[in-house]
Amino acid sequence: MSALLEVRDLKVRYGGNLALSVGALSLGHGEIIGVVGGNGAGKSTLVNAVAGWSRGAPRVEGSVQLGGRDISALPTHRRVREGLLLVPEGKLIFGTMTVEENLAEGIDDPGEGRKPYSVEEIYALFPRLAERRGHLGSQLSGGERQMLGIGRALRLAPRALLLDEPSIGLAPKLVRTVLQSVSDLRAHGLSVLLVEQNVKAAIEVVDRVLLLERGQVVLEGTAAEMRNNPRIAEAYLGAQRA
Ligand SMILES: Nc1ncnc2c1ncn2[C@@H]1O[C@H](COP(=O)(O)OP(=O)(O)OP(=O)(O)O)[C@@H](O)[C@H]1O
Repeated sequence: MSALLEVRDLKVRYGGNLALSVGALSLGHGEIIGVVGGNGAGKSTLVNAVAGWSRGAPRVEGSVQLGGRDISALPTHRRVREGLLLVPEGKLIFGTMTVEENLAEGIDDPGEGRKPYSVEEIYALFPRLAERRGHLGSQLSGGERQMLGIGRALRLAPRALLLDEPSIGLAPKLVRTVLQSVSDLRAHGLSVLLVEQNVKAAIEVVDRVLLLERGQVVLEGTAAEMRNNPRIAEAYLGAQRA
């Protein structure tokens, strides 16, 4: 089966410094890949470059294909129209609007059999948001904001979601709730690239894992392989068990 998202020879430089170099990355239809690694490993740089978005002005080389179409030259908003949605760290929600208002905006005519999630479907995925539908974005907890950020992306009929650290700052119980909801998206045929520092929690919900170190993929495998990999167990799972 052909991949939904294909990345080839991706290189990102900030100034003269090579921050990321990824030879090949394929995300299948309905697949969830966890991108893990320590601080500064290049995880955000990877998903930002795939989305065509950045905080600074990096130089980006390489190709990104979505559904067989080369989207490397498209600006972020055009990639969004194609169905590639980034939910960045820090989310993109409106603090002065209610949950319901934040979710109001959908996409007209996304085409190619794509269908935006309805607000009710998002409430079914995140019942917590339904309970908070009248609350302002600024009044939400970190976990609720994260759910709302994902919900807003789902309103735009994504084919692939790029999630940057959805569990950051959340209590352990909420981490599992949010990641379980991400896992549930697979049943809807959605593909997800999930950046996570919480390797132990991520490995429970993803199909495959990429370990980044200093901007390079140093280890790659199925979740089961990675769970049993001594390097992962020692550096990430053991440390988090302590
Ligand atoms: N806008 C920028 N300008 C210059 N260097 C940057 C910029 N953004 C990131 N970098 C550098 O690129 C490297 C990768 O950073 P990146 O934010 O992708 O890492 P990360 O794995 O997401 O880390 P964290 O888990 O701490 O968020 C780091 O060395 C970082 O300092």
